[in-house]
Amino acid sequence: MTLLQVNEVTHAYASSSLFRRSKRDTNILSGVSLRIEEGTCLGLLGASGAGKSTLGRVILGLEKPKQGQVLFQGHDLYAVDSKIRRQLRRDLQVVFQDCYSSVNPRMTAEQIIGEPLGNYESLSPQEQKRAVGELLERVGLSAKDGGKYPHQFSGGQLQRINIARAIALKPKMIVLDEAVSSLDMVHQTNILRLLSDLRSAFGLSYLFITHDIKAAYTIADALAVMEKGQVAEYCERKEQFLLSPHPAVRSLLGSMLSEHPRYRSRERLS
Ligand SMILES: Nc1ncnc2c1ncn2[C@@H]1O[C@H](COP(=O)(O)OP(=O)(O)OP(=O)(O)O)[C@@H](O)[C@H]1O
Repeated sequence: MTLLQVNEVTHAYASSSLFRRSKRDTNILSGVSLRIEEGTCLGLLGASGAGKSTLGRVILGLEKPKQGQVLFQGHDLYAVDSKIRRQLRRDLQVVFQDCYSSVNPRMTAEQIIGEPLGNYESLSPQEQKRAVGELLERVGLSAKDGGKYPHQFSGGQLQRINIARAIALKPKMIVLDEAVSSLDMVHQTNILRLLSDLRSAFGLSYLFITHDIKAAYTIADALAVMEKGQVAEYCERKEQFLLSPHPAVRSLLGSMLSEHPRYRSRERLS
């Protein structure tokens, strides 16, 4: 079943000048359409500035598009009333690249992970503490880590806390915006494995935004490439991607091969 459907979305940022917005505001997204099925992961690739994060924000309900629709669980995100919107928000979570700026440095891990629970659930302090402890364990940390502050964790551990916060409300979908890009290879591999485990355990769907084709290929079922605000190529099965003649795909594959000689053969990607 389709969980998310983006229909012909076009978006431009308002001009930052003091003068009124003019017709010359260039479109950052132009007629973008895509869909994510329940329990699947779409890897969204593209060069810097292609519009990936902007599309992510539109999908999260944070950036109202100039035109087009975002349907989440069949509801138009930008047309529903505030009550349904709040319900949809709990089912649609996000993890960003910068794990440090995503958290309040003055809050403990327990407070960070407990925040969405406090906003949406009426748990007693003991119940919330137990729920947070379970979430910490679920992402490979210890319940005892709940009292620590962000600076006491490594980048990989802190990203696990961000993931624990994202899954706290048992959402349907998580937008992962370059969520592993700032981590070293070992942490990257471990977090990708954790994300795959959580996906199976909770039936989650992911929009995995990245410029890293290897990471996208590892985790995604379907792959799309954005170029200049448009979806240049979409492959429902990631294996098709390797055979795509589209120049944007060939260029991504080419840059990966030149950077990582050990991935010279197609077989090693799988
Ligand atoms: N808040 C904003 N106001 C104005 N322009 C913006 C804003 N955010 C992004 N842009 C512009 O929109 C374009 C697309 O940016 P976006 O961050 O969506 O691309 P991206 O593909 O995610 O790039 P990257 O991989 O570098 O993060 C860029 O030209 C960027 O400068």
